[in-house]
Amino acid sequence: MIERITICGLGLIGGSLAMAWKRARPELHLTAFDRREVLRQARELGVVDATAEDVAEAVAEADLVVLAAPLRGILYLLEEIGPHLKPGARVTDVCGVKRPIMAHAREMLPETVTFIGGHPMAGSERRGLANADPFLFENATYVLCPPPGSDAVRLQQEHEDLLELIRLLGARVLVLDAERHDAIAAAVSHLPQLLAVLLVNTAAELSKGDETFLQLAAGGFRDMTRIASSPFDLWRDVLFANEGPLLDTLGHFAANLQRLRNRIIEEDEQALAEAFEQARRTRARIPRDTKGFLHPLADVYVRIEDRPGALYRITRTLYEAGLNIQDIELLKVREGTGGTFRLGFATEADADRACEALRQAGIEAFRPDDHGN
Ligand SMILES: NC(=O)C1=CN([C@@H]2O[C@H](COP(=O)(O)OP(=O)(O)OC[C@H]3O[C@@H](n4cnc5c(N)ncnc54)[C@H](O)[C@@H]3O)[C@@H](O)[C@H]2O)C=CC1
Ligand SMILES: O=C(O)C(=O)Cc1ccc(O)cc1
Repeated sequence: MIERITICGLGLIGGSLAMAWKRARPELHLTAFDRREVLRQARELGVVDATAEDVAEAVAEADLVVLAAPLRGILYLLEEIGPHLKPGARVTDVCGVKRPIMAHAREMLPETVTFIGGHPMAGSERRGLANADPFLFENATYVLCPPPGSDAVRLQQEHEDLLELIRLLGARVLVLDAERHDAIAAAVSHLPQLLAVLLVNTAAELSKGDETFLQLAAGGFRDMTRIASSPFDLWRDVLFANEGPLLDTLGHFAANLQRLRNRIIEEDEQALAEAFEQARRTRARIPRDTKGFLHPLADVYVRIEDRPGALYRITRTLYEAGLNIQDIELLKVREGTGGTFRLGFATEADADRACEALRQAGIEAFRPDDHGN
């Protein structure tokens, strides 16, 4: 059973884990190891029960050690902690690339402990404990990589308490081996990060300092480039450590870009339309409104005018109908033209009742099926 957790690296991810676990299970005993300045901040914020300036002391009593530093910090910590861990302790990490970490853990840790790689597929372009958020992992996929010789079934049987801790974050566990994780991460995380940087830099180069370019950069550009503000030193480690899969993915992307360019030159409308349609369908399959183990919410879309109290009208109507909104998302808003909200409910029946109640209150509401999408 996991009662004592030590988090090494109490930044955005480590701090968010600490906050989420404290909220969900206050009796867990959390210890942090980081730079002195960060530990001082941790004590001020009251996010952990104890802080340790010495790594050996930090991990000595832990049932679970979470390594939440940047990649090279994690590699270093793996070299340091081995001799100080309790027999039977579990060690995990949160890094965006898994093969180098799994290999180093196998080499550095004693056989008396178990290393299970981890990667929460959620984060932010900001860093540090000051930006930590207990709800960061809500609805996120959390990848676990089984130790050598194990697999998804054994992981669930032998480490159910660790899986339970991850579910406490509101995340859903996905067990993958490190190779597969790194190949997928190259496509859905590392390539988008590079493209965000490239999109911003391409616009900046073409603008030659003309601010009009940025004034025209509206919703789509903003949506696609938020992560261009991410800290380079975190990404540097991950990008170079995942060089092989990343180069394959970049090669594939470059060929696609060339093909797209040719379609424009050839004015091949049919092929372009097919590319858009394929993208629309694929994107609709990205899981979002799920909690715990793949439990989809039932959606209601609501269009409402941009006026003071508009959101209050929606929430009051649902409150009066005794309906609980599980998730709420503003899909688009333009000044003066109103916006569309997506509301998530636990069951189809609740969503139908919500739709009915909102319509009766004179609010435009519909289920996704009403519009054939
Ligand atoms: N930022 C993001 O959105 C996500 C990051 N990750 C992974 O999480 C890890 C940490 O990233 P963030 O929390 O964003 O960074 P961060 O910069 O917010 O936090 C890292 C913390 O680790 C500490 N640290 C550095 N070296 C250390 C060492 N040797 N011993 C103890 N503490 C040390 C730093 O002082 C800092 O407090 C990285 O491995 C990253 O790949 C995973 C998912 C999302
Ligand atoms: O900011 C976001 O939306 C992210 O997706 C952040 C992120 C950054 C690094 C990861 O390894 C995983 C997620």
